[in-house]
Amino acid sequence: MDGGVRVSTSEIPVPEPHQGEPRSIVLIGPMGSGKSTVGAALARRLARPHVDSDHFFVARHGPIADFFRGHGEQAFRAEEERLVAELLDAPRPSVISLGGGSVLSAATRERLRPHLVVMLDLTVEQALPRLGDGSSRPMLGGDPAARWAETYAAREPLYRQSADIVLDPADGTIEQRVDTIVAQLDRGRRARSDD
Ligand SMILES: Nc1ncnc2c1ncn2[C@@H]1O[C@H](COP(=O)(O)OP(=O)(O)O)[C@@H](O)[C@H]1O
Ligand SMILES: O=C(O)C1=C[C@@H](OP(=O)(O)O)[C@@H](O)[C@H](O)C1
Ligand SMILES: [Mg+2]
Repeated sequence: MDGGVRVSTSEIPVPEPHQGEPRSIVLIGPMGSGKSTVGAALARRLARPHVDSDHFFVARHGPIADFFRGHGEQAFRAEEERLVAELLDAPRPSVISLGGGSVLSAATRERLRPHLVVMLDLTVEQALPRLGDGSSRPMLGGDPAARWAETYAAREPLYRQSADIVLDPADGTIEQRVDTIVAQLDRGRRARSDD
């Protein structure tokens, strides 16, 4: 026994959003940009629940690489769209980390509208050391550098059109990324209210 008080996330009271405020903070961006790790740290900082669409997927279907092998990318995208809809439509304001390809779905992009959407940007040079051999990310199969650059080029316009806040590629720790997001949250809200 360490005598410390343990509070599960579900017991932390989550403030209701003010009227007209976006509900959840949603992180989008390319593979390796930190959506999962920065999302978890941001949620801790804001005392909000954190959900990650890929973790949700794995809990239901097992490893993503196995699912790609067995069913192909199209089936993955269909199931991803369905699970992401569950997360984005949930009433509780959370921090939600999406998989890098979620924005390929027009339905998902539409569902992002009521939320505050943050794009984490990244260069290929920054991404590569973070992705290891890419084996857990089937989109990187064969040549991770080439595949990452290819998917980034195809998706960049979708990330940018969906985002309220874009965090430029930057070196810096996970907590520094969280600092930058927190500092920009109000600016993001104001930008939306000017839409
Ligand atoms: N700002 C950062 N600085 C250093 N390493 C980072 C940073 N953000 C993420 N990472 C590391 O990069 C790897 C990929 O991060 P992850 O959160 O899984 O990215 P994504 O979910 O966008 O694919 C992880 O090992 C993570 O710890
Ligand atoms: O960009 C993609 O198409 C994918 C990104 C992955 O998530 P991360 O962006 O969190 O690595 C995961 O959803 C899957 O391997 C497909
Ligand atoms: Mg992730």
